[in-house]
Amino acid sequence: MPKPIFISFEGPEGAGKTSVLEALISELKTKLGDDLVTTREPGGNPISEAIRAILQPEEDNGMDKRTEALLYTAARRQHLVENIKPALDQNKIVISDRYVDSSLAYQGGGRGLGIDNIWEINQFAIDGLLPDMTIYLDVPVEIGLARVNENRQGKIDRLDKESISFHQKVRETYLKLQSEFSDRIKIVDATQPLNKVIDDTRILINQILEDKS
Ligand SMILES: Nc1ncnc2c1ncn2[C@@H]1O[C@H](COP(=O)(O)OP(=O)(O)OP(=O)(O)O)[C@@H](O)[C@H]1O
Ligand SMILES: Cc1cn([C@H]2C[C@H](O)[C@@H](COP(=O)(O)O)O2)c(=O)[nH]c1=O
Repeated sequence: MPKPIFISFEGPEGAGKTSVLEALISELKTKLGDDLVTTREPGGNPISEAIRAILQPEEDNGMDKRTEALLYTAARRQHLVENIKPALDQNKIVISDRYVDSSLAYQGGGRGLGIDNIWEINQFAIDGLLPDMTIYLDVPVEIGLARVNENRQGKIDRLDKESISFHQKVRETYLKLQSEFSDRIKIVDATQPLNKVIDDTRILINQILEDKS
């Protein structure tokens, strides 16, 4: 019987999370079958997906930044209760595209609400449940946004359109969190060619699967 393992993926816009996850999840499915559960934030269930639709319209909808922080946190609570916790209770391996560090970086850093304030509201939501490992794909803002603008063809949302300084604060906060919680948050250089980013990420996942087996 496998042990429960919770892995989250993080990164600023255009870091390559989607590309890396697509590549590795098909490999991991072959290896782990139904023991692997993949999910994303905001989302994963009807309530959290409905909150996602409010949070991520293509145009600015005038949302207050504290409202935004609370909605991401509410979506996370439902995600934890409905998706993450039940899967971990069944000893599954859960991989989530984004989790609490996104709120710390985007709302705490990017929006300037403060890491401590965002941590506090999230504690109420996550009740101490942190990932066993967080894989942070790091890319300078200019490179990430250029990738998004070049390649996304019309699928640019409200946060992609924020100022460079917003995205810089997001990245700086991720780097601060990574250095503070380096036991949990592992950094991958996402400026490398995609195959190399995938290889580095695969090594980290295999390592935790081995450590926990
Ligand atoms: N290492 C890489 N080198 C060059 N291009 C890359 C690399 N990784 C991803 N890309 C390209 O950058 C674009 C954005 O990648 P992707 O959608 O995987 O990023 P993301 O982190 O999921 O972005 P977001 O979180 O903003 O949705 C895609 O067109 C992808 O092909
Ligand atoms: C969970 C979470 C997400 N965000 C932002 C970050 C991204 O701009 C979008 C999610 O888009 P993705 O391409 O699907 O990764 O939402 C946030 O600001 N705060 C959060 O807690």
